Amino acid sequence: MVNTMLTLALPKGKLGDDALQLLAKAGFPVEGMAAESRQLVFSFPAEGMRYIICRPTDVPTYVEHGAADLGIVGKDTLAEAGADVFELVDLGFGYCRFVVAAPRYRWEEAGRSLETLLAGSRRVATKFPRVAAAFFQEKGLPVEIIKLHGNIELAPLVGLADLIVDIVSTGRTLKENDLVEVAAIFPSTARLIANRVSYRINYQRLRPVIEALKAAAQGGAGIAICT
Ligand SMILES: Nc1ncnc2c1ncn2[C@@H]1O[C@H](COP(=O)(O)OP(=O)(O)OP(=O)(O)O)[C@@H](O)[C@H]1O
Ligand SMILES: O=P(O)(O)OC[C@H]1O[C@H](OP(=O)(O)OP(=O)(O)O)[C@H](O)[C@@H]1O
Repeated sequence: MVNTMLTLALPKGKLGDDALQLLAKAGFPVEGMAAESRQLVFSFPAEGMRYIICRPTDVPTYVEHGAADLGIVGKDTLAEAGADVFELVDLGFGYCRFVVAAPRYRWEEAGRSLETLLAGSRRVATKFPRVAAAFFQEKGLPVEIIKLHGNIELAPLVGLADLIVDIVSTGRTLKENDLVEVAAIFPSTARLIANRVSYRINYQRLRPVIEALKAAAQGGAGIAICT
């Protein structure tokens, strides 16, 4: 029995199942943590582990402020949050990628040139304004960013925006809405992150947890945790 528990912030939603599978594979307790559970805190005192279930976009906040020592979050969300945390391990699952997309006919009309497309239309709808702004700034292309919270593909279909910046996985949502990718930004997978202060102060406690998750993510057998 350990006195202090390490707190790991877990995302509910699309990354939730893979995160739980990774924990189990790494030898950490996951009993009773069914995806449909409404319980938000799971404590396993014997193993010195506590999990908190967060909205994915809130994981960096819990970790940055020290309410969690560690967290699992998509690189997309992490990049957008700009949180002051350590990014420790690429966990490999949750692959998707950021793209710029436009209605197919607009893209064809613009001769498949982003510069031409943006010459007459500059409104970009996205759930990721920081990532979108950085991309267009780096290209030297001025745009007006419109922040949305979901179903981003709808915006250019009804005249709210000309382009979107969003994540794509299978490409099905773009296809079914007659949108096409016009530029790639960067890929995303789930990451293990740590609170900066906790990482330094609790390093001896965190290290085996980090190593076990890293080994499990890489397909290894994992390292037994000492409790
Ligand atoms: N279509 C997808 N395919 C694969 N991975 C995805 C897909 N969409 C999102 N992801 C990954 O899963 C993470 C969580 O997505 P999810 O849809 O569960 O939550 P969210 O709605 O983005 O978060 P929040 O509820 O906090 O706004 C994303 O940050 C991304 O890393
Ligand atoms: O390429 P695909 O496999 O079709 O996946 C891409 C879709 O997945 C995400 O949306 P999500 O389902 O999270 O809903 P949201 O747009 O409401 O956030 C993303 O925003 C795209 O809409």
